[in-house]
Amino acid sequence: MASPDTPMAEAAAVDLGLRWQPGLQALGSDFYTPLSPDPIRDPYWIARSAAMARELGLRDVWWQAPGVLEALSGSAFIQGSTPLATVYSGHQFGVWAGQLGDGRALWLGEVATPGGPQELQLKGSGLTPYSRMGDGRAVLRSSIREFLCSEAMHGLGIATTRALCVTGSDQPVRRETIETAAVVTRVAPSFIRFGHFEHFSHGNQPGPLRTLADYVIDRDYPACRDAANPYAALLAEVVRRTAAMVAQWQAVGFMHGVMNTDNMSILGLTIDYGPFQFMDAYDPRHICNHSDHAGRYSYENQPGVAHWNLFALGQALLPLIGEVDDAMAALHGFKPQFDAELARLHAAKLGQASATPSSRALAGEWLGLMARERTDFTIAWRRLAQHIAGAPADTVQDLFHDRAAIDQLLLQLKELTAQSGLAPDANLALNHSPAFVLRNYLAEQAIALAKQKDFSMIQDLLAVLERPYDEHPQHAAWAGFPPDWADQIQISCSS
Ligand SMILES: Nc1ncnc2c1ncn2[C@@H]1O[C@H](COP(=O)(O)OP(=O)(O)OP(=O)(O)O)[C@@H](O)[C@H]1O
Ligand SMILES: [Mg+2]
Repeated sequence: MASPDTPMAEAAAVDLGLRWQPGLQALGSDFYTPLSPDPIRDPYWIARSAAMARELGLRDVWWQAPGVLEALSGSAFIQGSTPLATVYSGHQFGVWAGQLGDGRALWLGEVATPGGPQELQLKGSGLTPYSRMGDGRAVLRSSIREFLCSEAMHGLGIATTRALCVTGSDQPVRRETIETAAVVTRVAPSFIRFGHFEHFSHGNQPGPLRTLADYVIDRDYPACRDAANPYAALLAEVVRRTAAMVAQWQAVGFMHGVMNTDNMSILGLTIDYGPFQFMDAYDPRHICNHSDHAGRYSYENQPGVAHWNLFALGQALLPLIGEVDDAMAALHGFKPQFDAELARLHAAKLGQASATPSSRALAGEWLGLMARERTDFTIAWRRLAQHIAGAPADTVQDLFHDRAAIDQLLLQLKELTAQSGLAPDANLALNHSPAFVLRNYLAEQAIALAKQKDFSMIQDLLAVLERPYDEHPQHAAWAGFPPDWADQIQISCSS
């Protein structure tokens, strides 16, 4: 482990051109351990997001500036950065796991950007006091998946941590086989997780628990300060954001795969891209994480698990909230908020500005038919949106064997429009059912090329996934059906 006093010459410090400002260091030493990254050897660029860089106020030439590659691979001291690893705990697969923490991530600091404060983190930058049995590293394949999916989710309009870049090295890393190391630079307004609160609550440390909650309220949820019970108001807001986030996941067929409480963001951001998957053939019981034998994190279980995780957060906040009834009132908001948000998204996919009993019924029957026939989730929704935009019905009908059922559904769609008295909003439909998602097989192809040092497909995929609701004719194949081998891909927790 690199120690706090690792000799990284200040003289060699790289100025990244970012405006660093005080951040969570203010929480004090109960919350983190300052330390320097342990660099990966002879780093090279794997992937870069120009869009993310621009949001940080960095110009396109920035990537070529001296020291940027080294700084983001952990080998150069960054002027203004105060690297540290935070401590958290959590429930993993429903069981209390005790102390965890940033075992391979390092918080670099907080920067001021035109859009507000953003924190930067390296993932895969070496051992920390919280590494337990791990090696502090991340491998190339999982880092590429995290990079692409972070930006893909952002392109879909789903709240997420972002990724600025991935750097790599030929340095070997042992997993099931020998792989190579990579570092992802992540960006988010905050990396605080439910597990940070659980850590101090389960550890019976009411002082730090309150310090943390006050920090989050004042920084990220200032309106809660005015509530009669600010801590209950915080819980209610996190419930609302989490419900909205998971509704968006369901609406595009995204499965997170490892929804442990340490992988739940206090800002309702999608965080920790491990064994995630976008649904290919629709099966509500689909399990994307090969290590999840009981299917705890299957597609259909995601809303229930999010609610369960919010209960864990509520329990952690209880010493501050005081009354169990106040916590329960906040938690009871989850189901109606999730249902309303998912109904709104389904209605939008049907070209309707708001949900009605008819749009709910139609979405339910459509999903039921897709589940019976294992229809491709993304393609079916996209073709339906294109039909709403005027494409002939046969592109939708051709997806189904049960012709009577699909004809009946298309008739209901017409009736829905007639009832609302308004023409369906084709753009609304097309902007809620993406043409492109990061299917597992696409990530696998990009990874296979990257292993041969060809990183071009990563950048090409990035360009498409940043605008997933547009047609990209030159990459039309990526919007097509996955190849037969796609359902043999096994993604586990190993990363
Ligand atoms: N290779 C590793 N070395 C050290 N610690 C690890 C390693 N892999 C995972 N961990 C730690 O194990 C715990 C659970 O890991 P999990 O897979 O949820 O997170 P992660 O993918 O490492 O990171 P994050 O949640 O920050 O995206 C975390 O405390 C994490 O830091
Ligand atoms: Mg994690």
